[in-house]
Amino acid sequence: MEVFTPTSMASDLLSASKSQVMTLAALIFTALVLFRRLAKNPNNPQGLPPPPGPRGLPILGNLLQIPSDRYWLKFDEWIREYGPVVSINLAGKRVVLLGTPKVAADLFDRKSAIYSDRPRWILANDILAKGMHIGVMPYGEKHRRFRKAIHSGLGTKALASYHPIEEHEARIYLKEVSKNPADFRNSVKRYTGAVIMATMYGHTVTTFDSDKYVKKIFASAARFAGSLAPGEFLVDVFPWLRYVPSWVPGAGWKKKAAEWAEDDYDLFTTMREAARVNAAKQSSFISEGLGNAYGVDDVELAYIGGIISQTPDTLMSVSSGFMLAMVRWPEIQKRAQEEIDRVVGRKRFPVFADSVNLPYVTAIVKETCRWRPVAPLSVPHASTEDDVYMGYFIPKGTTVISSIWSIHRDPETYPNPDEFKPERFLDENMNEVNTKESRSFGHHLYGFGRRLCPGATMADHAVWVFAAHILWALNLEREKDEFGREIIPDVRPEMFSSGGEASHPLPFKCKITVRPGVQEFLDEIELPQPSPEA
Ligand code: HEM
Repeated sequence: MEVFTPTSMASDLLSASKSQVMTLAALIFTALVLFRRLAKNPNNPQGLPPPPGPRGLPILGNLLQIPSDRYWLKFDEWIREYGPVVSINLAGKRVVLLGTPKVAADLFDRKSAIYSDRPRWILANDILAKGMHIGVMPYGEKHRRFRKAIHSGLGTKALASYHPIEEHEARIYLKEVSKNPADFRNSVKRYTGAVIMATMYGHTVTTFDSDKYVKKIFASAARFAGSLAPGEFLVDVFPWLRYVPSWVPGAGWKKKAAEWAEDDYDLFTTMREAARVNAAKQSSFISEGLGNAYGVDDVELAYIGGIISQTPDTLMSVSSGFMLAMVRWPEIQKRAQEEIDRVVGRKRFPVFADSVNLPYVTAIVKETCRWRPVAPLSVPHASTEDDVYMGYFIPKGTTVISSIWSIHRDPETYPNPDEFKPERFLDENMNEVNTKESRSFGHHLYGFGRRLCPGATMADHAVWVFAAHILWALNLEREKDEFGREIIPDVRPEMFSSGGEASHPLPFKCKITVRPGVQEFLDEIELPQPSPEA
């Protein structure tokens, strides 16, 4: 028998209201689901689905399934499982991944009018770069103007004038490394930094450690890369935070960001002024663009230069990837040395003009870029209009990522993709063979469409010159362990760095020796001395 008490009455009341609330909630939920099904987006009248993808949690979506390191490997798993166009949900933000050369070219090249925007990076573009970072600024008039400026400065004539600089710096690399082989990684950094500083600003780098700009540039690049990391700064998740005054507890990041922005402004304008002074002796990309010559004012030019000056990190990553591959596959190194010895001979250094006669060396450079792409997820694009692709609906404002890691492993385009095989870029007559979607490089390391890297050709030449000099002058051999056995370098994807910077090999062992007859050439080379130039 039920005993009526005030407490049981209260509990009856409570359970009655609980069940009513539950019923009401169930009704609202069903109504919402029905509403979502019935309410038709006028741009998606057939109610087309988004691209397939992994199931996620409510609210967080797939966020917790993504590892913090080398997340391109997880994206690759999903692409293999769901197909070349995958959609994932990052805490409510829809992101589409593209996993083959064809689908990336379909959207970024063939539909470039609507897939050339960038996701909004408030900290990186609006605050740190004062709205002047060409790589992350929204697509529009300013972006087109900045790109045009870079294309005007990096024309065929300018690129050809950079070859002697690249060749000179590569020889300094050889000299440095022959004196101090253990420090070969820092010397690679010096090479890439020196090429960029000489071509962009007419500035000579003496050593990596003593140079007044290069270290600051690497630091600024690392800071910038960190500012792009998803969720690193809440202002990119909650844009209104930028209007919160910096004295409010928790808003200390604003002060830090303002300091970084000022440091970058000072660095970029100081380097621009250095280029003005250096022009008396050596003209450069920046000195040629002063006074609105490229259609951008001097402050804009300083930012364009500053952003380009941050690219040595990518060049360094490709160059050290090449060295690792040569240590791992000595037979490929040997074949390339035979080609170079036959074409260039042993009486002079190689020059860029030899590249047309050195198809195997060129194929090695391409394969290095394909095999371990230093930008495994490139830079995300964003769409500016609703679109339908392969029967899927992709709404305006979607972040679209070309997963270069997966694109470079598409077995139809690159059979046996895990093998390091330069021959894939050559036919039986040693003629260059590129791919259907990448007719100039054969790979997609430099991106796609209207956001394709405008420095791609210059970067490609700088890496080629580096590779040809190493093959001509040095033997990159495996170190031996205490039992005299060769140490075969571990080249699994886990042995490459992750994080904001370009992905490069983690420290590896390599025995560097000078090939016969080369030392006398190295003896002739004078290392640069500190000079009073700006
Ligand atoms: C090996 C070296 C390099 C690699 C791997 C690389 C790669 C890339 C990639 C993947 C993008 C984004 C493409 C996209 O969104 O689809 C990019 C953009 C860019 N790169 Fe490079 N790059 C390198 C060197 C350079 C050099 C030497 C310069 C300048 C001389 C340069 C200037 C730029 C600029 C200005 C952008 C932004 C383009 C835009 O958003 O419109 N890069 N690069």
